[in-house]
Amino acid sequence: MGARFSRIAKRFLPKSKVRILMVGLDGSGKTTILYKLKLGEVVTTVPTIGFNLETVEYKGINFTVWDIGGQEKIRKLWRHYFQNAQGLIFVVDSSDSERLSEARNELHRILTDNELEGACVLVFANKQDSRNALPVAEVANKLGLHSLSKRCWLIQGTSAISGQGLYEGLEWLSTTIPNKPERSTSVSSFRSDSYERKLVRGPRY
Ligand SMILES: Nc1nc2c(ncn2[C@@H]2O[C@H](COP(=O)(O)OP(=O)(O)OP(=O)(O)O)[C@@H](O)[C@H]2O)c(=O)[nH]1
Ligand SMILES: [Mg+2]
Repeated sequence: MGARFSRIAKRFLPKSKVRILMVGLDGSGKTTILYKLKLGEVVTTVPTIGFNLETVEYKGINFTVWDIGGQEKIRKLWRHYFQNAQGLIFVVDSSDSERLSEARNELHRILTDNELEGACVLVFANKQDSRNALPVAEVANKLGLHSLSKRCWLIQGTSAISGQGLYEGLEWLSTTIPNKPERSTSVSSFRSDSYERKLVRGPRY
């Protein structure tokens, strides 16, 4: 009876909404990820000039995901989308080791913006299906994630082609963001050991 009631209630109660911003260098796979989550399919993409916006429902939460184009000349526009972002997905191409330092600079640059002060950061180490993809722990090191001591963050190995890891990322956001007490509170406590272990172990293929 109780379980049935809660199932029915879930259908009719308003869903909570979470605003997620997805950025990263051009070609890292943001748009492919967005539509894999939305449609369950791999779509053919063209470089995004501007943004794509989709709502993805997961475990009763509506994730409003803003996928912003990553080409260098339009990166300065990212900051216009920062306001009220509760979570940030930063996508990197794990198979492009030459651009990881550029990705690192962009990530650390945007994290200095006041508007993102309390936002949790989910890094998708994407293209893990590629033969030359770096292991997740190495991507984490090259991005300097361990220096983000006051930030709630997780790195997750993903493949937008197979879908591997994408829902694990949403799972983390779904449990982390609603628990966030205030934007300004230190969030280091959200980096629990289990997430660190996940980081070191990398993707499960
Ligand atoms: N092998 C592999 N290829 C991927 C993966 N994700 C994306 N791609 C490919 O990478 C290319 C770029 O993907 P997009 O999704 O357009 O990249 P983007 O980050 O949206 O790029 P911009 O819009 O320019 O910022 C496409 O050819 C995708 O098919 C992945 O997980 N594995
Ligand atoms: Mg795109």
